[in-house]
Amino acid sequence: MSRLRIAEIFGPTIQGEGALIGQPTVFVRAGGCDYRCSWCDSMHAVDSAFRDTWAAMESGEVMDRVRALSGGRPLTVSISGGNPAIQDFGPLIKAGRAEGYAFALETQGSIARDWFEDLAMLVLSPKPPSSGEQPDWAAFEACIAAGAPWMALKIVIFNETDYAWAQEVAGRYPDLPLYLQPGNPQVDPAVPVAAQDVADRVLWLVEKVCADGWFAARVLPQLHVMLWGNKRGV
Ligand SMILES: C[S@@+](CC[C@H](N)C(=O)[O-])C[C@H]1O[C@@H](n2cnc3c(N)ncnc32)[C@H](O)[C@@H]1O
Ligand SMILES: Nc1nc2[nH]cc(C(=O)O)c2c(=O)[nH]1
Ligand code: SF4
Ligand SMILES: [Mg+2]
Repeated sequence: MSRLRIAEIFGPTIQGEGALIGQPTVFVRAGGCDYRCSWCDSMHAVDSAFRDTWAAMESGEVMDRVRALSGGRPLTVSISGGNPAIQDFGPLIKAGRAEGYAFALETQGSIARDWFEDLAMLVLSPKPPSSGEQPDWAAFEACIAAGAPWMALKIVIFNETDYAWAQEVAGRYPDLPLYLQPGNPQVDPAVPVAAQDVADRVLWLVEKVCADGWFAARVLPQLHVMLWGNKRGV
């Protein structure tokens, strides 16, 4: 069986973003991404310069680690990256589910996988103009069509252009629950983050959404950034 490139496995911590915010979870962060977002907060799982820090693991070894971290108590495992959809997480999800674990997965929606239907939640985070990337909408819609039982849109917003883009994109997918999070411009783990700066960015977004009567939107901070800044492994 082919092995998975894993950048890190950590937890339990809380899911800091989106629909599952606050929920205890173990993270499995895949190594490798087909995008290079200018502001990516997880470049250690994207840039091949970090490749020698990634581990090649069988699904069973990943589950061993998840089980150890969770004390054998089933919880929701969050698969992120990088883009986990460039690899085959189907066997891991199947094995974990057989033990009572559930899986949520974060992806930009550039690659659809049939095993998305085995997830508890698929988080689709299409990339706004400030990222420097351009979504492939046919691929994005194939991700939606893959049949995950629960999906949400999570859009990162850095500026007015991203905001207008998010309104347009969200309007195309009215059936998907919509989460907006302000972009974090300072992602260096060595530089402390002021919680007030995070709050100011959320407030900017809250005021815009309310002023515009954009009532489908749910605005959230990155709770883990408020609590721990850009520290890794939380
Ligand atoms: C690191 S990505 C990994 C998963 C997948 N590649 C993706 O982008 O959805 C996880 C989440 O973090 C968000 N993110 C990345 N960098 C960010 C930043 N600087 N500020 C706010 N959110 C960020 C992404 O948009 C995505 O929703
Ligand atoms: N606590 C916590 N919540 C998160 N939500 C999405 C994350 C990610 O990097 O994908 C993340 C993360 O790295 N930590
Ligand atoms: S798609 Fe996700 S992991 Fe890849 S570069 Fe963009 S934010 Fe980072
Ligand atoms: Mg993150």
